[in-house]
Amino acid sequence: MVYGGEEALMRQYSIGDEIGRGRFGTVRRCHSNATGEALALKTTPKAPLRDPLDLALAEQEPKLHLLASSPPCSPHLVALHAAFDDANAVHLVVDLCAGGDLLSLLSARGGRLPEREAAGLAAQLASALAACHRRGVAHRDVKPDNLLFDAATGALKLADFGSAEWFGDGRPMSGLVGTPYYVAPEVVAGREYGEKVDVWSAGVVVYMMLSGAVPFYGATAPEIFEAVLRGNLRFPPRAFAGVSPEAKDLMRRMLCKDVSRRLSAEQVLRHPWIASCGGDAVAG
Ligand SMILES: Nc1ncnc2c1ncn2[C@@H]1O[C@H](COP(=O)(O)OP(=O)(O)OP(=O)(O)O)[C@@H](O)[C@H]1O
Repeated sequence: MVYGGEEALMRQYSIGDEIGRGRFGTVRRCHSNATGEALALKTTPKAPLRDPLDLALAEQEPKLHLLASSPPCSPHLVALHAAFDDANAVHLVVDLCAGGDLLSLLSARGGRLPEREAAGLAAQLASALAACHRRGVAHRDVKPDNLLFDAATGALKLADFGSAEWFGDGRPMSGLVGTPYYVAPEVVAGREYGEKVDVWSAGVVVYMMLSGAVPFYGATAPEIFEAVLRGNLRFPPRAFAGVSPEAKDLMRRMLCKDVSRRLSAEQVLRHPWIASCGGDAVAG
């Protein structure tokens, strides 16, 4: 799957316009010279990665992305088509998702979505996480900016395995990885943790889709971490007017500090709120 460096990339793909920019790299449109398929190319240059953890994560991204998305790939994961790695950069050729991301959708829709639509998106996210977790991959950076839409089908797809880790055979993970509003309390506490950190982050996404607010707020990263560690989950009546008891029950079970009582991604898929309002949104 890793096909050499930039020269091999240029032989196999034609590179087009920039679509987006992340913390370290750029995402551009590209086409396969062999099939003409329109794809996206994510390039992460290695020179700016001074922190050894950032470099290690960039170098292991292709392996973990491939493990999570190799055939049969869940329709709710951005598939990895090819990877090129040399001394200068890591290049990943992935599914093109030209339908924008969930963060932009939420801001275009005034911050929140109708319950049925939110349940459909939550079902697709849980399906993506269940697929990753079955293969021993924890994503560790689930957030609306990493949930992209396929322009043709409208399907939600989980992207960006740049923070992912392998936990197969129950291997515990560690390290403060993720994004403050979404990160699970056991990660903030500096303990070893498992793949249910992704379910916590998905619970934050569900809360945002239904209320337009984050569940654990702070003005600075340390204040957010304090709020996450307290884990005091509330549903302010003004923001949650009209939200069903079933939706609140699911959020309580996803945003549960006790990891042993927190649902797994598979259990989220079977929760009545997902099964009754969102289950038919899952493709394949
Ligand atoms: N497969 C894709 N198809 C279309 N656009 C994409 C794709 N992947 C990423 N993008 C766009 O490119 C931008 C950069 O994505 P990238 O995954 O590199 O970084 P990020 O998630 O924004 O930030 P970071 O990984 O640095 O935290 C995103 O905002 C997204 O809109």
